[in-house]
Order: sequence, then structure tokens, then C-alpha cells
Amino acid sequence: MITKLNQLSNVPAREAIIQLSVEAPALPLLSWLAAQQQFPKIYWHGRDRDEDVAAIGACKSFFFEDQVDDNELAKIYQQQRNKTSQQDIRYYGGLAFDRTVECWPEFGRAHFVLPRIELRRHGNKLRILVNLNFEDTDPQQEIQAALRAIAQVQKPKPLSPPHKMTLMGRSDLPHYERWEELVNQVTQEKFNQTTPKVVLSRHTQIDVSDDIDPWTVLACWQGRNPNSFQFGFQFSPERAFISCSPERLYLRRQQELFTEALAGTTVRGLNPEEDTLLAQALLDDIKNSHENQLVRKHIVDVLTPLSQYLGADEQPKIFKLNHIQHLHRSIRAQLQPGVSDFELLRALHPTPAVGGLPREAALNFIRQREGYARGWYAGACGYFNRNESEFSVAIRSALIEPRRINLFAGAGIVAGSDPLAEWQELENKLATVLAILIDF
Ligand SMILES: C=C(O[C@@H]1C=C(C(=O)O)C=C[C@H]1O)C(=O)O
Ligand SMILES: [Mg+2]
Repeated sequence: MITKLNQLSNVPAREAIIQLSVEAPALPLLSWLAAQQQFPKIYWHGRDRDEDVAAIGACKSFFFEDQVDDNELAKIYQQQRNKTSQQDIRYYGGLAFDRTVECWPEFGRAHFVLPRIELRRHGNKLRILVNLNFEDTDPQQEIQAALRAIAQVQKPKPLSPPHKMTLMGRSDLPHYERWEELVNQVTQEKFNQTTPKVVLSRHTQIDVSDDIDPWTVLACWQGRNPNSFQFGFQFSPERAFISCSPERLYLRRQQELFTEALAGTTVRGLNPEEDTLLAQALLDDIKNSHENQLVRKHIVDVLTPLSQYLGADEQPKIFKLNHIQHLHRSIRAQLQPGVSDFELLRALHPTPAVGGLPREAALNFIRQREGYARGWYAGACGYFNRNESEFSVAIRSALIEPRRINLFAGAGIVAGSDPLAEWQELENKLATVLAILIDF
């Protein structure tokens, strides 16, 4: 790698962005990432994939702290896409749930990074990639910056399960009484006729006695829900956002698109027989079927004008996680030529699985009444690339700060939702991560 970099100094760069790559034996990427001291730190593991990625540093970033215009994003994306003929360059990052309101520091409303160093593991093979950006910087300086980043790489340190934290305090926003009021407002007949679904959510702040390493928590969480997306973004030592989300926003391979309706929830049974009974009850339940059906219909409606072909499951299937199970319908499409990732993000995000229906009315309700800013919770996180892009919906997520863990959970409120049952659904969605962090 160092030789390749030094060779680069002798030839004038023909490309704006150059990616160097070497192969190495696989190593545990979260252990590697936990040991690094360069920021940002990024981890990504797509659902059902034998590939994961750890990345550090940045040679180019797009950061929108304030109002972000989708047309502007689309333009930057298109320009960037045209800049390089290399196929494998990936921009990792995310969009906030609501791009019209203030968001967390460093994360902003949209933040994407072309990492300086990227480790991609596939099976037992590892590819180490180094990205150089010759467009905005002096070539010699850029090469020196890359060499410095390589010199600062640390050896992986083995992760052990996190010690259970001592709980110093917990606060829920909204608290239960407010939640009850909000659920009753949404299920009120007059409101519900025009706004059939609003996904209400809660911010649970947990204060603990010690600092907690986000990558250790993610490694543990990943072990309990292996069929989920697992990812994390840390732009500074102060805060990290991690998620173990079952939900795909979309996967695009060329013009082929895979998305889904994931909504409707119950718990897992204590034994296989009970588990099957609960799954059947979920499939038969009118309220839960309605939650899922609204998502399916909306996705089909927004994708139809962008697609040459579109197919969506008629019947839901069961998607099982560690503590809960969901209703799931797959949706596939062949996109019209030229449909870009930003058009897809704009069309799909936020889906009624995390926002509601109609989108604007539901988002207004959330903005005005939920009482906290969601930030990247329920946002869209992933990567885009010329050939392939994948985004997950950042639910089942946590923002980790010094001695504080911020957890988020939401539930789709539709006609027939009961405040207490929906509150319990929030608890069930937090059960896996809470069990890792504290004794409860
Ligand atoms: C909003 C969340 O989850 C969403 C809501 C669901 C529901 O209400 O049944 C199920 C899956 C997700 O679509 C969350 O986990 O925070
Ligand atoms: Mg639900």
C-alpha cells in the first residue's frame, strides 16, 4: 500500500478520486474499529450479507447542518457519481428522520463520508482500501495525509461483553400520560379519517455510572439479532449512533430495487409452540395487518411512477427477531432508466413504517406534538455507489454519549390502537438492547 502511494506521487493524477486496494486475511472488524483513534468511525453490515465494513477518517464529506434542499443533494450526488470511473467508491452516511428540523451536532440533517481507510470483509477475505481525493487538495498533501492515516492505524483489541451498567436514572419523553393523550388524538375518528396512521415514538434517556463503548454494545447486539442491519456512525469521541435494525429502506443493484413493508409487531413465545401461536395471532390481527398494509400500499404508490415493473407480496410473512416478531412484505421493482438514489430516498423516506400516512400530515403531527427531535433515529442510513446502494431505516437504535444512552422506539398508531398496548410495544422493542446494557 505504502509503495503504491509513493508511486502515485510520481504520476499526475488523472482521476479526481483514486482508490487503492490490497488484500489481507480477515479480522474482526468491530474489534479493529474499537481500537482506532481516527474519526469518523463507521461500521456497516447489510442484512443477510456475508460482508461487513469498518472505515475510519474522511477524504471527502458532505455535511448539511442546517436546512437541506433535496435538489442540492441530488446535484451533488450526480456530480460525484460522474467524477470517477472506479466502481467501488462508496459514500457512507445518513439522512435525519426529518430534514426540516434541527438535528444532533456532527450528524446534521445529512452527512455522508468517503472514508480515508476502509476495511471490507467478505467471507474470510479482507480488502483494505485507501481513498484519495485529488480534487479539493494538493496531491502531495493528500498523499502525505493518507500515509499519516495508515501510520496511525492501531491493532484490533479483543472485545469482551460490556459490564452491566448501574442505572442512575431513566426518563421517557413523552412520558406515559402524554403518550396516552397522543394515541387518543390519533385514534379519534375524525382525525383518523384523514390521517389513518401516525408512528409515535419515545426517547428514553438512561443515565449510567460509567462510559460505555458503542462498538462493544454493537458487537453484542449483533450477536443477538444476526438477521438485522448493523451499523454505527461516530464523528467524534463525544457521541456515537448505533443501530441493529431489521428494516431495509432499499437495496438497489443497477436498476433493480428491493424494498419492503415491515410493520405490525408481537412478542416471541417462551417455546416453539407458543411462538407459532403468537405468529399466527399476529397474521390474523386486524390492527397489525392494517399497519402493514398501509405501508405496502404507500410504497407501491410512490414507486409505480419510477418503475418499469413492480411486484409486491400480497400476503405478509413473519420476520423473527430476538424479542419480537413483525409482519413483513417484500417489494421488488425494475426502475426506469436514470432513476437516481436521491429520487429513491425522496420517494421512500420516511415510509409510513416510521412516519405515517399521509406523509406530510403525519410528519406535522410528529413535529408539533412528539416533544423531542428524532435526529437520525428512524432516519435513512447506508451507502451509495454507482452500481449498488443500500439503506436501512435506523430504528432499534441508540445515541451513546458519555455516561448516557439515548434509546428510541416507535409504534404505528392506527384505528384500534390501545395506548397501554402500544406503550408495551415500545418496551418490547427496547428489550434486546436494554438486556445488554443493564440488569432489568
Ligand atoms: C418505529 C419503529 O418500528 C416500526 C413500527 C412497527 C410497529 O408499530 O409495529 C414495526 C416495525 C417498524 O416499522 C421502531 O422500532 O422504533
Ligand atoms: Mg405496531
